Amino acid sequence: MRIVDIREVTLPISSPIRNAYIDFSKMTLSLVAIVSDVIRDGKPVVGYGFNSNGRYGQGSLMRERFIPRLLEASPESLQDSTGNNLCPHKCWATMFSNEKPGGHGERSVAIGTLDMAIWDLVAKIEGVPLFQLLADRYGNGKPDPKIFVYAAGGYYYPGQNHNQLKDEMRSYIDRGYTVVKKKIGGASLDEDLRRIDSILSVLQDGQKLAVDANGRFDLDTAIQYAKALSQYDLFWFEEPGDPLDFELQATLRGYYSKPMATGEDLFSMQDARNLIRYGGLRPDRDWLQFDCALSYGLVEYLRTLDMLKEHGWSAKRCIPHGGHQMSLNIAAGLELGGNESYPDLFQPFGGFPDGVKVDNGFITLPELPGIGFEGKSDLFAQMQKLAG
Ligand SMILES: O=C([O-])CC(=O)C(=O)O
Ligand SMILES: [Mg+2]
Repeated sequence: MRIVDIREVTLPISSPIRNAYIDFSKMTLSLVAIVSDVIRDGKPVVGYGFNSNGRYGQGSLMRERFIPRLLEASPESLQDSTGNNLCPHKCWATMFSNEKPGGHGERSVAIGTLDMAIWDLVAKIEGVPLFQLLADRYGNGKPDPKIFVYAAGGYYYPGQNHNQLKDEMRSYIDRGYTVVKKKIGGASLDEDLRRIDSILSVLQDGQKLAVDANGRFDLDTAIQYAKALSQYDLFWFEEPGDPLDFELQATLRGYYSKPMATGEDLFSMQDARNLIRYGGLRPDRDWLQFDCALSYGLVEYLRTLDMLKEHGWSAKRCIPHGGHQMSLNIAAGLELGGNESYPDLFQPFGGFPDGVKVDNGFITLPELPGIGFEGKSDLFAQMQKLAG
C-alpha cells in the first residue's frame, strides 16, 4: 500500500478567553488528511490528525519538510512487514530524517499532527479501534474503554463575574464531571483565592477543583501560591513555573505536599526525562500531562511511556493535556489515568463521539475503527471538507 496524497489546512479555534500567559483570540490549529490507495466500500481509506490548542497551525513546516519526506520516500520504506499497511515508526523516522536533536517545539507539533493521521489510517486499515490496536501491540491486549475525564475551563473571560464562574462550573458538574479546572495567575492572588472559594461553594462531596497557572510564576510567586493553596484539598496545582525550570518545580515540593501536575509544554521524551530526573515530582501523587499531539506524536509518546517505566512511574499517573480523541485511545489502550476535556472550548476538535455522555467522571469509548473521528459529526464534516 502507499500514501496517495497528504492535505493540510489551518483552521481557527479562537475564543475570547485568556489564561495567565496567552489569550486565544487568534488561536489556530492544523488539520491533516492522509489519503491511502487502500479502497474500502469503494472509497480510499483516509487518516486524519490535528494538533492540540495552544501552539497554532504548523502548515509551513509540514509543507516544507515533513509532507515531502513522506511523499518522496519509497512506499516500501514506510510499510510494515506485511506490505499491506504503514509502519508508524518507519514513517516517524522518515519525517525526522536530517533533523538535529534538541530544541523541541513547533516541528514536534507538525510531526505530532501527521503522526496522529498515520495511526488513524493504520487502525482503520486493520479495521479496529486504535485503542484495541495499541492494547494488542504495546499493552496487555485488553483495552479499558472506560476513561476518567475532567472538565477544563475557568478561563478569564472579559467581564465574567463570580456568579457566572459558578454557573460555568455547575454546568460541568451537571454534565457528569466530578473534577473541574480553573485558571490561576491571571489575577492577583487575593482575587484568585476568591474565585477558588466561589467554585468550591458549588462543589459537593466527591467533587474536586484543579488549578492551572500555565507556567506564569517566578519562584517567589509560586511559593506564595503554594502556601495559600495548601489550605484547600485541590485535585492538583498545575504548571506553576516555566515548563523548563525543573529547579523551581523541585523546590516547590518543600512548600506544597499535595498533588501537582505538569508536562503539557514538554515536547520530547528527552524533555520529559529531564522533568522526571530533575523536577522533584512524586510518583505516588503527581500527574504528568505530556500531549502527543504537540510532542512528536504517539511514536514518541511510546518512548516517553518506556522512560517513565524505567524511572518507576506508572502510566496511570498520565492524564494528557489537549482534550482530543487520540489521547482517549491511548488512555483506553495503554492504561493511562485519564484525559483532559474542554466541554465548551476548541470545538469541534475536542470532545467525544456523538452520544457519549460523562457519567460520574468517566466516559466509555464506542468501538469505532481508527481514532473514531467518524463518530463525531461536526468534526468529521470538517475532515470531509479537507479530504474532498
Ligand atoms: O490554557 C491552556 O493553554 C490549556 C491548558 O493549559 C490546559 O488545558 O491545561
Ligand atoms: Mg494547563
